[in-house]
Amino acid sequence: MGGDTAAVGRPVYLVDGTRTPFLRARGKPGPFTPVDLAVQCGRPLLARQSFSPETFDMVILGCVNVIADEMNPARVAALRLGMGAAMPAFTVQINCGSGMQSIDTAFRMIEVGKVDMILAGGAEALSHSPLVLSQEATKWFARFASEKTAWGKTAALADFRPEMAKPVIGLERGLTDPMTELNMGQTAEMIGHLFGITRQAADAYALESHQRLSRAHQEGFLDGELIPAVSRGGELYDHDDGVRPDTSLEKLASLKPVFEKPYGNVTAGNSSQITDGASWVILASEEAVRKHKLKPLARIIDAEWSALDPSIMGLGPTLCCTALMKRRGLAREDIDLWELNEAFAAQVLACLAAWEDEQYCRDVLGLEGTFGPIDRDRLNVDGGAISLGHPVGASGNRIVLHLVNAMRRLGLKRGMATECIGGGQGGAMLLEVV
Ligand SMILES: CC(=O)SCCNC(=O)CCNC(=O)[C@H](O)C(C)(C)COP(=O)(O)OP(=O)(O)OC[C@H]1O[C@@H](n2cnc3c(N)ncnc32)[C@H](O)[C@@H]1OP(=O)(O)O
Repeated sequence: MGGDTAAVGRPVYLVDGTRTPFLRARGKPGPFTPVDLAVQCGRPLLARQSFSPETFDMVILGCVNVIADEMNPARVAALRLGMGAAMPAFTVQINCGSGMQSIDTAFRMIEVGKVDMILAGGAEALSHSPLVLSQEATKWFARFASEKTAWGKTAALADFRPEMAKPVIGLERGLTDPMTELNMGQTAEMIGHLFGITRQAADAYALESHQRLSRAHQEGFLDGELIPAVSRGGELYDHDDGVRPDTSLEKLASLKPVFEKPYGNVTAGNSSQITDGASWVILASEEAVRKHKLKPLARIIDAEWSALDPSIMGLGPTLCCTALMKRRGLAREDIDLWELNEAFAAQVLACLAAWEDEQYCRDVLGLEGTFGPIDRDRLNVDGGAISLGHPVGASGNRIVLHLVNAMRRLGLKRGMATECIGGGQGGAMLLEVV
């Protein structure tokens, strides 16, 4: 194996991790808020450690849609997890990169010697995305409240128009790029067209995602990683409910395009699902590993973030992975396993096609020759966000955790987790099994 994977500062280890079941958002608030998910995910993880929850130096949580009752969800989760009043905790938000950003931030803090042990996670309840009053309605309510006389209030009431009461749907706005006004699905259509990704190819990819996740469930590949969650009402949630073991190419082909009607290729079947879920990992320095007699699963080698035109945000992984690998002198063959977050089938396939496109590799990635093909047997081997769902603030954390577990199961050494990020960015993290 080539390349330089030495630690820049202190080595940082991923010691353990869990995730909740990923639950489809069904058009109404689901059973868990982001903090509920973080707590359900964190409790069994902390309980199976040999050290007390107060031992951590810090908690970092990625969360995109923070709800008003849980401001700074990292801190609320830390307190509800019994980590002590003295536990510093902060929340990070970089859209779909949030759950990986929490790991990278923790990694850097341990690497430079500031702290020894951090709980880093991601939690998202897209089903709880807020309905927000329009700017117009907000101004009207402020005016109504400030009017002091009956006459003033009546005059304000006369100016109220029913259409002002129409809420801004947080989920819809959240999945729309604010600069280009393109929905995430439209950006996937865009890069799918750029690289000639057909509807058939996208559907075949989606089918495989469901088949792989179904197999992972059946074979117990997620044991220890996937932890049941219990709602406040006492209901048990113990499986990912987005997976469709009975789907087929025929069923997928029958679905209508959602984002570019009537001729687009992106459908409900080949898009990531809108989902609630959480994931945590424990990161520790060598000193903490020794002190608490921990058994590390992997070492984080490096991470990289890149940015690009928001309308082609789905190509983000090609930029950050290539930059990271150039810095470390690594070739494609040096990476044993890949997790590339499945925002959309067309988007994953466009990244793979871009890496095989001579002009793209030369002009955009600055490579001599192409990056080359990534073997499908080495990519998203247990499915991904298309079959599992994509709780945006948690997915980046989940793919790092699952990459490590999958590498250990398959006896592989070095893996890359990467994701595209709404707003036009990409994140990548390289890890080595120890
Ligand atoms: C940076 C980034 O990561 S960008 C990505 C961020 N995330 C996103 O943008 C989310 C993208 N996804 C979406 O917006 C939504 O999932 C949509 C709009 C594509 C689809 O939403 P919905 O219509 O609510 O999807 P839903 O899952 O209910 O599917 C609709 C219907 O399609 C059919 N269907 C969906 N998937 C399948 C499948 N694999 N096989 C067969 N039928 C299917 C079903 O009939 C389903 O209805 P059912 O639940 O009654 O069976």
